[in-house]
Amino acid sequence: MATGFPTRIRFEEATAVVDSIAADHRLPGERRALSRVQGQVLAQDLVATLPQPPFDNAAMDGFALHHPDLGPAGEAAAALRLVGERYAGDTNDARLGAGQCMRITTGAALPDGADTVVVKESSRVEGDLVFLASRPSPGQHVRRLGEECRPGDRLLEAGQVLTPSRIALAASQGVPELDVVRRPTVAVFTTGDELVEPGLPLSRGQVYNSNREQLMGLLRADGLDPVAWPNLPDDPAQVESALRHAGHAFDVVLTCGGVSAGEKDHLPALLEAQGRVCFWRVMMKPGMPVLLAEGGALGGALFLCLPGNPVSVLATWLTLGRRLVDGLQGRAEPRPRWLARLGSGWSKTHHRREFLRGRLQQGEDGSLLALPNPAHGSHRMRAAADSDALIVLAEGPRDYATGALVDVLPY
Ligand SMILES: Nc1nc2c(c(=O)[nH]1)N[C@H]1C(S)=C(S)[C@@H](COP(=O)(O)OP(=O)(O)OC[C@H]3O[C@@H](n4cnc5c(N)ncnc54)[C@H](O)[C@@H]3O)O[C@H]1N2
Ligand code: MOO
Repeated sequence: MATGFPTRIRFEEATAVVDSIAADHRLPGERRALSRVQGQVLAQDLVATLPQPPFDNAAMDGFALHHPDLGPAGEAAAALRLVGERYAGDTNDARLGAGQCMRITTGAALPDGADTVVVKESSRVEGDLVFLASRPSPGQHVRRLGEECRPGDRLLEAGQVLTPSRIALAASQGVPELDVVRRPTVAVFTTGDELVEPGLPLSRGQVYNSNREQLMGLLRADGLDPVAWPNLPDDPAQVESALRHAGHAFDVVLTCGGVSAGEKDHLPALLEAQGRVCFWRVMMKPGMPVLLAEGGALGGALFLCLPGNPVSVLATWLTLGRRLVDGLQGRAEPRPRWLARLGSGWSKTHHRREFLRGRLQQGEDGSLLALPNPAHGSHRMRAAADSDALIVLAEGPRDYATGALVDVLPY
């Protein structure tokens, strides 16, 4: 069948299309308080305005001294006279004279004239004299002004994901808010006349709706705040109406089910007629019927239609869906790549890229092992629940030996 869009494309081609569509629909930036930015993508570089540390300060509790006062190396150091104290936060204008030292605590600014700190535990105080157990090296236990950064240094770059450490770095510059890319709003639909919500009685031919909770959980785990719509019956008019509403109100509309070749699979025809299909069917297993479209007459949203089989939902979200929302937010850092050795052999007989379910374990030598679950059908939710990673097997038939190196995607 001739189509006006790419179909049965290789997985790599699908990721390239996802990246370019996401770049075309990049979300705008917004200013948010530091307490609200964790996991978001930074929209603008963070440039230092303060040196860090902002002043020379003590790294340990003890005594601040002027190293040359200890006399030449090799000679026993004279006792130093204790002339006061400097605690963290003090702003007195204390100054050391020759042969003097000052009690100091971690984080306190060094008094003028001091350049070295000795720890309390290796000093002895008798009256107003301090005796050192050993000779310190010059500059010891001092955190120098500007050793971490200077004004003008680029501390964070647009496209980086805000981890707690990066947020702390911004806070250390006195910045109360950051420019981050707005997270996409996402509407989640399940479709199918056979679906019943958990808690209701089940008749013959029906199954419980398990995909909604799976998808909602996957999205929340990625920091999104998705909105679930009631299940859609296999009725083209109702599907169109609901998707049109969502397509005008959300950035991304995610559906699952109704995207394959059956008489009740209405989504491909709807999106072809009303939107612009970017691809339909990717050579991946599970998940082949996945479809990506721009909404067109259905609204400004991007429509990612996942196949209905529960394991297909898992695989297509983790590989293509997550990539789409990363791209919409301009995430520049790739997700980490994990490699593992297969804990048992696997005979792959088809041409699609495979995402097997498996469990990660530590091998005897400490390396990562991935044990494929033999129940590989895309309806086998129990196998997915027993697993904690997708095991990626490249295109083409191949017999994988135990110990073969494979990519894994933990979930
Ligand atoms: N002639 C063809 N048949 C099928 C093809 C094909 O290319 N040609 N593709 C197969 C593949 S691969 C998959 S995957 C499925 C996907 O089909 P749909 O996306 O249209 O999904 P449905 O038919 O609606 O459902 C498939 C399966 O999953 C169950 N399901 C759906 N939604 C839920 C839910 N929310 N919770 C639990 N289970 C759900 C549904 O009952 C079906 O059993 O098509 C193959 N067929
Ligand atoms: O590609 Mo389907 O998701 O295998 O069952």
